[in-house]
Amino acid sequence: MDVDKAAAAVADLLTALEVDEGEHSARTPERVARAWADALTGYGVDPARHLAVTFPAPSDPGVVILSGIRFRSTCAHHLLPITGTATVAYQPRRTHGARIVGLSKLARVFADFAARLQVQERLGFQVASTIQDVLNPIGAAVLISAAHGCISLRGVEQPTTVTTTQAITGQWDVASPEVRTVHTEHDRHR
Ligand SMILES: Nc1nc2c(ncn2[C@@H]2O[C@H](COP(=O)(O)OP(=O)(O)OP(=O)(O)O)[C@@H](O)[C@H]2O)c(=O)[nH]1
Ligand SMILES: [Zn+2]
Repeated sequence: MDVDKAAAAVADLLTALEVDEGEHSARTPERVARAWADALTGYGVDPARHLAVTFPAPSDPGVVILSGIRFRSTCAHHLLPITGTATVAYQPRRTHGARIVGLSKLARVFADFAARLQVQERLGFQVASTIQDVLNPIGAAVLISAAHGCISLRGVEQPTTVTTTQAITGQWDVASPEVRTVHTEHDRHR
C-alpha cells in the first residue's frame, strides 16, 4: 500500500468536502492513511500460510469448533466497519494420515481474510474453503454474526440489526448434525 499516496487522497477528500478544522485536521490525512494501512494488512499475504504446521489427528477426532472469534473487517461497498463474532469449525477425516492444526491458526486465517475489503458471505466462504483445500477435512463451516456500519450509521440506519451467514464446505450441508452443533456453539459464544 502506498501510504503517502493515500494520505494525499485523504487531503483531497477533505478539500472536496470543504472541511478544515485547522490544527485538529492538519495531520488527519496521514492518520487516516495509517488507519487504512492497519485495516488492510490482509493483502499481499496468503492466509493458508497459517495452516502449514499440522499435527497427526487422533483416530476419531470428531468436530473441532473455535467459537467466539471477535473480528473487525471493512465493507467493500462503503468502506465502513463490519464488527462481529465468528465460529470456525472442521471435522478431520478418520483415515490414517489425517492432520489437525493448532486452534489459534483457525482464527489467524480468519483475521487475514477479514483484513481485506469484504462482503460477509464471501469472508465466511473464503475461510471455510481455505481449510477445506489445505486440510481436506470431512467438512468445514464458518458462521459469522456481524453488525455493518453501512446499515447502522447511514442509509437505512438500523443500529441493532445483526447479519448471520454460514459457509459450509466438503460433505457437510445445512442439515448435517455436525453443522447444528456448530450453530449451537456459535449462539452460545456470540
Ligand atoms: N450481501 C451483502 N451486502 C452487503 C454487505 N455489506 C453491505 N451490503 C449491502 O450492499 C448494498 C449496496 O447497495 P447499493 O444500492 O449499491 O448502495 P446504497 O445506495 O448505499 O444502499 P443502501 O445501504 O440501501 O443505502 C447495501 O444493500 C448494503 O446493505 C455484505 O457483507 N453482504
Ligand atoms: Zn456497506
